[in-house]
Amino acid sequence: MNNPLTAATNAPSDTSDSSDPAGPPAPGLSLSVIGTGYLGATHAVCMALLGHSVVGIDVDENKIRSLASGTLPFYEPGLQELLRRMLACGRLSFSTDFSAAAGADIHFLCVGTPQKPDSPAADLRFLDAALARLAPHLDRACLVAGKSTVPVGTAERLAAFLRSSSPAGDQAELAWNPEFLREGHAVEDTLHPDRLVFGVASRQARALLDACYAPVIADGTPVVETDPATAELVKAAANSFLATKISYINAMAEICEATGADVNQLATALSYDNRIGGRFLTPGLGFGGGCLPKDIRAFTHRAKELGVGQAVGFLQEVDAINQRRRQRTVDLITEMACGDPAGVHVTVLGAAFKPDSDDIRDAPALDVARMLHQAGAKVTVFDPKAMNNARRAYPDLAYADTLEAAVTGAEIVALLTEWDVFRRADPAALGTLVQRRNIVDGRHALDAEAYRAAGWDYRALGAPSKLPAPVHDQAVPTAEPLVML
Ligand SMILES: NC(=O)C1=CN([C@@H]2O[C@H](COP(=O)(O)OP(=O)(O)OC[C@H]3O[C@@H](n4cnc5c(N)ncnc54)[C@H](O)[C@@H]3O)[C@@H](O)[C@H]2O)C=CC1
Ligand SMILES: O=C(O)[C@H]1O[C@H](OP(=O)(O)OP(=O)(O)OC[C@H]2O[C@@H](n3ccc(=O)[nH]c3=O)[C@H](O)[C@@H]2O)[C@H](O)[C@@H](O)[C@@H]1O
Repeated sequence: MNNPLTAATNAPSDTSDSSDPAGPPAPGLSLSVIGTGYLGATHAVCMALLGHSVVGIDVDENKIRSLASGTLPFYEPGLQELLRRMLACGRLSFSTDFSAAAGADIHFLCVGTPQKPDSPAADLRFLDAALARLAPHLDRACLVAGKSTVPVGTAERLAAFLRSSSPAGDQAELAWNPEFLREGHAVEDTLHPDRLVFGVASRQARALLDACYAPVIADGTPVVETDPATAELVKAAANSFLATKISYINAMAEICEATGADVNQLATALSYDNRIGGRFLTPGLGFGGGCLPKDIRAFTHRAKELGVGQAVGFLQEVDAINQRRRQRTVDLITEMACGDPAGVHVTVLGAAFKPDSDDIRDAPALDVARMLHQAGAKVTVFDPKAMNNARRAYPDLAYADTLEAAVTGAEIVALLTEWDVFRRADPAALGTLVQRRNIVDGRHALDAEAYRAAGWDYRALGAPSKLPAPVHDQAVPTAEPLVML
C-alpha cells in the first residue's frame, strides 16, 4: 500500500475531481472518534487519510451536521480540504448516534476535559458521560483509547467502569494514547508527530495501535510503549514543561524590565545553547488556550490529591508569572496613554490565543482587551479568523472587519497575537492611518527598528523602550496611499 502520508502531502485540494487523490479506500481498521472538537475532528480526518474507516461522534448536533456536510466548524489550516476529501471517498462519516460506533476496532475518546468552573481540577463529566454512552454498544473485543488530557489515575478508573458496563466485559480494553498536536499545525502534527505514546496493558492493545498508526510509524516516528498511568503523566509533564519554558523567559523579561536589559537578546543568547534550544522561549504576553493553562492547574491539583503537591508547586508560580504578563501589557499601554487609558482609542490586533487558529479559549489578547475596556479605553479588535468567536464571547468590545479599518484613528496599537498579516504590515503605511504612532508589541513579532524608523514609539514587554518622543506630542504625517497591508 502507498504510504498515505506522502499522498496527503502531494495531493491537490480540488475536491471536484472524482478520483480520490489519497488513493482508493485501503483495507484499514474500523475506528470511532468520540468528541469531534479541535482534537477529535482532526484525529478523525487524519485517521481516514491513513486508510481507516472512521465514524466521528459528538453530542453537539450542529457540529456533527456541519462536519457531515464538509464544513469544518472551526479554523485549522489544511483540515477543511482533507475533511471534504475523506467524506467524498466514503471512509469518513459523522453521527450523534453512539450506536454508529458499534463494531469498531478502536474507539478514540477525544471529548473535552476543561477546568471545573469552581476549582483548578479537570472536569471529567464529559469523559465519563461519553464512555457511559459508548459502553452499551461494545459487544465484541475492542480497544477504547483515551486521547483527552486527564489526571493520572483516570484510565484505571475508566477501565474498571468499561469492564463492568459493556457487554464485551473483559474483551473491551482501555488504553491511553495522549495527543501532542498544536492548534494551527494540527494536521502536520497528527501525521508527523515527534513521538507516539501507547499506554497499554496488553500485547493485543499494542498490536491494534501499531496497526492504526502503521504509516506514521513506518515514517520513522518513535513509539514509547508504557502503562496507561505513565502515558497520562507524559502528557501532563509535557504541557507543564512547555508552560514552564514560556514562563521562565517571561520571568527573565520581568528582570529585564527592572534593569533596562533586553530580553530578546537574552533569549537569543540562551537559544544558541543546544541544551536549552530556542523554541518556546519567545517572551511576551504569555500562554493561553484550551490546554496549557488548565493542564498545569489540573496537574497541580492532582499532585496535591496524591500527597505530592510540593513536587509541582513551581507550576503555581509558572501560572502566576503568566497571568502577570497580561497585567503588565495593560500597564505598558496605560503608560503610553500617559497614565490613563480612559477614552483612548486602543486597537488590539489579534483575538485568538495564537496565530493560525480561531480558538479564543483563555486568549491573552482578549483578556487584555477586556481589561482595557474596563479601564475606559475605546478598544477595537481585529483578528483574521477569530472574529465570530470573539464577538460572541465579548459582545461589549468594538470590532473592525479589516486591519486597515481597525488601526484607522488609533492612538495606541497593541499587537497581541502574532498573525503573519500583522508581522508583514508596512509600518509606514500603517502610520498613515493611525492618529498616533504608538505601538506595543506583545509578542516580540515586529521589526522594532523598522517601526522606529517609520516614526513609531515602539515598545515591547521586557525590552528597553528607547523612547523617541513623548507620547502625545508626535505629529501625525498627512495620509499617503496605503501599500502592502
Ligand atoms: N485542542 C488541542 O489542540 C488538543 C487538545 N487535547 C485534549 O483533547 C481534549 C479535547 O480538546 P478539544 O478538542 O480542544 O476540545 P473541544 O471543546 O474542541 O472538543 C470537545 C468535544 O467533545 C464533545 N463532547 C462533550 N461531551 C461529549 C459526550 N458526552 N459525548 C461525545 N462528545 C462530547 C463536545 O461537544 C466537543 O465537540 C481535551 O482533553 C484537551 O486537553 C490534547 C491535545 C491537543
Ligand atoms: O495539549 C494541548 O492541547 C496542546 O497544547 C499546546 O499546543 P497549543 O495550545 O495548541 O499551542 P502552543 O503552540 O503550545 O501555544 C500555546 C500558547 O503559548 C504561547 N507561547 C508559545 C510559545 C512561546 O515561545 N511563547 C508563548 O507565549 C502561545 O502564544 C499560545 O498562547 C502544546 O504545544 C501541544 O503539544 C499540546 O498538544
